[in-house]
Amino acid sequence: MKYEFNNDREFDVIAIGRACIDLNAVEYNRPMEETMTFSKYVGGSPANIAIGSSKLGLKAGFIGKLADDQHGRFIKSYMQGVGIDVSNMVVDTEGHKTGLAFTEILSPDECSILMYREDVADLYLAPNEVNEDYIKQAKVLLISGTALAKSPSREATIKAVNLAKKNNVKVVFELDYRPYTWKSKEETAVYYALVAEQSDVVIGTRDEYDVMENIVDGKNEDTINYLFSHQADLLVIKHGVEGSYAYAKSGEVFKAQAYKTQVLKTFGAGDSYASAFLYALISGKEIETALKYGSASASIVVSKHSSSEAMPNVEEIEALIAKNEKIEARS
Ligand SMILES: Nc1ncnc2c1ncn2[C@@H]1O[C@H](COP(=O)(O)OP(=O)(O)O)[C@@H](O)[C@H]1O
Ligand SMILES: O=C(O)C[C@@H](O)[C@H](O)C(=O)COP(=O)(O)O
Repeated sequence: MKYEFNNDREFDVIAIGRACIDLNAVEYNRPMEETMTFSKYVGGSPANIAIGSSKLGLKAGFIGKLADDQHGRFIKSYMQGVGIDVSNMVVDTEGHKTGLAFTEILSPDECSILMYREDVADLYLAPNEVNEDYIKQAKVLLISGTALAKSPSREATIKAVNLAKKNNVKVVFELDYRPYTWKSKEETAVYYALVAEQSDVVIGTRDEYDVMENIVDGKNEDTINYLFSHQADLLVIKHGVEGSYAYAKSGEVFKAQAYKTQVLKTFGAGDSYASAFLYALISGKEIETALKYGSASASIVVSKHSSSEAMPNVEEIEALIAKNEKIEARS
């Protein structure tokens, strides 16, 4: 089964939200207190997804607000360098700073992120900085849940969703739940539900859907019944190393396994998964195949040091899928 897009659009995907800096521990397997060296990369979930999509050959654009400083200029030039259209990335004029994410790699499955997100420029994106003429050129508008955490970015994001719907642009909502950017789980649930109910495709982990539904131990069955009674016709629910599911409104269910790898760190999995899943879907591949692309991309990125720089190309993803299919056929 394939997913249909409006094909007469210049951009495959336009993402909205934060473009920040990741500072990833260079010395692994130790607590951050003992880590002296960090490597700098562009980060921020929607920026990572735009970078991953662009590296796979999609035409990507970005709507966001950058600090008027060295970090802001680094982010813009990196994103432009990987082929992303940065014409709608505006520069903050009020002294707000770039968000920073320091990562701790304690062991391959114990990683944490220490985020500096006080008064960050990305959350000051204002509704008047979101342009209909830009959004209407896209097949997909990619929303990141974190952009809903505070005003005015919250209203800018909701405006973007409304413009996408008006212009027949598919709204893909990546839940991207980062607790520290929100005041309470109740507040998160209100805005997540508001946008999820208007989205065509929702992507998230089982835990993130629980946040949206304000419940614990939610069931996929209940989530799909709820969202399919609104706008959505495709839902992706990820279960970490256990794999992921795609549910189509027509009733079809697809499952993908996670591909085993030498894991270096756990973060970066979700963003690489989303970019490769979207790439495959927009390229006209079957939903089942798109799940494999997502899993393969995530497996490659968790074995590498960064989230953005490590995003694979199509050949790497296809080689990994082919290698695993050969192994499966033999066993
Ligand atoms: N340790 C791992 N090894 C290989 N693939 C992984 C691993 N962890 C996650 N993945 C892949 O990345 C996908 C997304 O991971 P998940 O942890 O569910 O999302 P997120 O990073 O958004 O929390 C999974 O569905 C799986 O395919
Ligand atoms: O999203 C952020 O602000 C931090 C990311 O740049 C970081 O690389 C990360 O946490 C990615 O994790 P993922 O959500 O598992 O892809």
